[in-house]
Amino acid sequence: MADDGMLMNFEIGDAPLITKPSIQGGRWKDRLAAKREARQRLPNGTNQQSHTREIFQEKQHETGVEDYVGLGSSARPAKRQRVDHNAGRSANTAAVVSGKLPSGSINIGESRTTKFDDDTRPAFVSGKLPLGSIKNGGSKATKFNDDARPAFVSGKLPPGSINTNRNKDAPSAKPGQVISSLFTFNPSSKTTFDEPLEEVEPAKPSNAPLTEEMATFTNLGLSRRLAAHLSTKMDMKAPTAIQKAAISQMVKDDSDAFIQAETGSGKTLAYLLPIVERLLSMSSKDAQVHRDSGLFAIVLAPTRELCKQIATVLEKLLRCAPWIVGTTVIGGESKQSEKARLRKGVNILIATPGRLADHLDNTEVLVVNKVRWLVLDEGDRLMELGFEEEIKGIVEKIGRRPLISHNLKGLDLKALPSRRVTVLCSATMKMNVQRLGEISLKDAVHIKADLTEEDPAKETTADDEVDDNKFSAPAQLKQAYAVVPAKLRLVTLTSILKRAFARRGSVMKAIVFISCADSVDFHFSLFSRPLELSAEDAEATKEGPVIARTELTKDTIAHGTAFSSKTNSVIIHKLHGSLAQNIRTATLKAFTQSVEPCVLVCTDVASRGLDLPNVDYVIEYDPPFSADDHLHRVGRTARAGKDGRALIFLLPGDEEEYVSILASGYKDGKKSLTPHTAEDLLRKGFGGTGREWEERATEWQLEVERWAMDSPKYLEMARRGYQSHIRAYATHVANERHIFNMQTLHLGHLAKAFALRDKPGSIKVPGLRPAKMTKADRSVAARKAKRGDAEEDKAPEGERVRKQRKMDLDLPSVDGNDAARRMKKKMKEHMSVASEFNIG
Ligand SMILES: Nc1ncnc2c1ncn2[C@@H]1O[C@H](COP(=O)(O)OP(=O)(O)OP(=O)(O)O)[C@@H](O)[C@H]1O
Repeated sequence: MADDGMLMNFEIGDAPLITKPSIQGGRWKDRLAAKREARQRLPNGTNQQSHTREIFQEKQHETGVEDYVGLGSSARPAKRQRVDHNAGRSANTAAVVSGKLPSGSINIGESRTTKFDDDTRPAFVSGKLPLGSIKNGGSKATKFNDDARPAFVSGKLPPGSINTNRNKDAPSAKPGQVISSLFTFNPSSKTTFDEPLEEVEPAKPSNAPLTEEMATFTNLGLSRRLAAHLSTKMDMKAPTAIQKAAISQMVKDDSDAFIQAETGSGKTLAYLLPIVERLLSMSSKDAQVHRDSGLFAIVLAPTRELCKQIATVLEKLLRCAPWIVGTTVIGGESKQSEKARLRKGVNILIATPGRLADHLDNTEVLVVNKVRWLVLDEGDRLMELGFEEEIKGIVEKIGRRPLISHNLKGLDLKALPSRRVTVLCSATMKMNVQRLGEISLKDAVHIKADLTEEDPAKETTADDEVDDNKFSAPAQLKQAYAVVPAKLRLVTLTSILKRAFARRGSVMKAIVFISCADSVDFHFSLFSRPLELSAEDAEATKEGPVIARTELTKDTIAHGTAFSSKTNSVIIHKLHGSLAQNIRTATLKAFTQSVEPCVLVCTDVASRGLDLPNVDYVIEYDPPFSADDHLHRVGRTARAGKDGRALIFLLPGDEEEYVSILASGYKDGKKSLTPHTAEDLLRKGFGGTGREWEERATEWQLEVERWAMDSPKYLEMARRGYQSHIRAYATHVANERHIFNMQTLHLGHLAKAFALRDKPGSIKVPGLRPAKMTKADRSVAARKAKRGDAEEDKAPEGERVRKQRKMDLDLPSVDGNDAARRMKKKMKEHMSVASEFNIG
């Protein structure tokens, strides 16, 4: 997997954050014998083996991280190792119930074993205790309230099964069942949720095309041919605000330009249209531009996917002027065939930086002395992916060649810029974009969308300049956050998707962002697992969705069984950097072209620049690694004036602070963020009357836990997903690590969100590199996490690790192996200093 073996190869079991379980039930032989005995005690007709395993694993999962019998408080459990009575009690109960301990002994804490006689033996063994009390070690009787009372005490469950659910209305479990404690011991939210705001009038879209009264393409200086083509063939009647600003500037002025506009505002056409217009206007009665006229424009974009997307837009545009030729050099095919295409002649070239640099060095037929435009699209991403050196080299090499005009006889050269023009495009203006500007731009004009013209009532305020650095998410995007405890994450995500796709038409396309490739693989398999349906349901759904699966997409597209309904079948797709390029391309194409409701689960590989039509809903299941990433992720919806919704998952506690960070970045602050609780989302998705949703969610969770446990393949997938998730979690930018804090991440609860019943320390996955964090590494890491900001300024290991992770995710898409090697080498050089995470 992309991020395997690259980052923080510590064994989770050794990390200090993990509470050591205290199951010490004697020798393993005794435990085995006791387990066998327990199995024999089970009633006939139950899956005895799996039952015993369920109980055993349930206890392993719970012990040490919480008091599973319901004796502890419901506040967030402590993260330090606990050698306390509760832990011991948990172990005891587990051990006794599963028959691990010799009768009459109970293990308290890590070391003490307390003998008890028949009178003091726990009620669930002897059946002697009065309802509502449990004896602990023979001396103290602990009271619990109704909610916390274990079912085996209240008499609801048969012997041999455990219900850790605090909900007293929960159904009694059938023999052999274990009901997971999904709803107990969840930390509560720090935030007091305000009453939902009254329905405010929806904001006017900020990235939509303007009305024809406000602007037309011809008014901006485009030819009738181009304007008519846009209107009739591309269904674009009027420009967007950024197009209006960029086109009027670039068709008549030869200055360098920095085009900054929010996601989905049409930046691609904002720079392509003036270029094509000026090439078109070179034509005269006697001659027109043709492929041999020379290369006039180069567009650089950071990934192959983006280059292909730009090439597709260009190709559509050039249908009105087929004598102008565009092509791509992006790797993924032999350099020879790229050379052959360049030799045939091209006027507009779209390239990834590494591949272009390579051709500039080695391909004679690539002549750049007529190049008038160099466009750097997705500037921040180009910098993030470490292309600074390549871009410097490209700018320098092109700049060195004097401009010539031979072989352009009969063409109107005045239509071309008199100098080389560099255009930089970005949705954000962060430091790295400014740096790219310094490298590439001279006296550039800053082109922004002028929204005051669009809305004359809106006046420019003195703060507008300051606001440049704030997020500009599309105004019409409805954003929400959900505070969801770790244990409830998986059921809540499922619930949201169930609800979103409950009726055909409410949501057609959704994207779920997940932090790493292994976790994407796990969730894809889980959400598409075959379900055991009743005969009636099987009959109702036997048609199934129409999935356009090919050899390439057979493992990346499936039926999203987990959130399909009888009336609405949903297709699920997965995408991450570890998939081969042709598989990614085919999967993206299928998602883009799907007319059926569909979900894409993906890493950040799909977060930048991709124009995936009609995405209504973006879910950030794992929070982004930086606030910029957030902006790009949510920007996959609410494009070109369309509506869109976005929701981000946060854990209760420290992560809730992220809301302020997000809000402070938005121009309109918290106004744009609607809070949700897990309960409210679960109720809507699982439905039912009263608290029936709790039972349904619990049933669902238990079912997926069994699904994972019953198959070595899926169990390993779950474990890999879990481990990689934790590694990825540690790569948040340093100044956000007090929010995404490894020290407070509850690994036991998190395991539940991966359908695991293992105790965290025991999760080992073959193939993950075993390098350990030493004690010294751990204390350095802990100190660094505490220092936060200062660390970022001084020695930004976090930033490097994060970049490494991102590159790791995205490497295959960039430029093929050469660039991958180059970038890895570069990262290694950067990281030659002792790393807190043993990256190597
Ligand atoms: N004038 C227009 N009228 C209608 N639709 C348009 C217009 N211009 C662009 N679009 C559509 O808007 C969508 C977004 O365009 P584009 O991908 O260029 O946005 P972007 O600003 O580059 O976004 P990002 O920052 O996310 O890369 C595309 O689907 C495009 O077809």
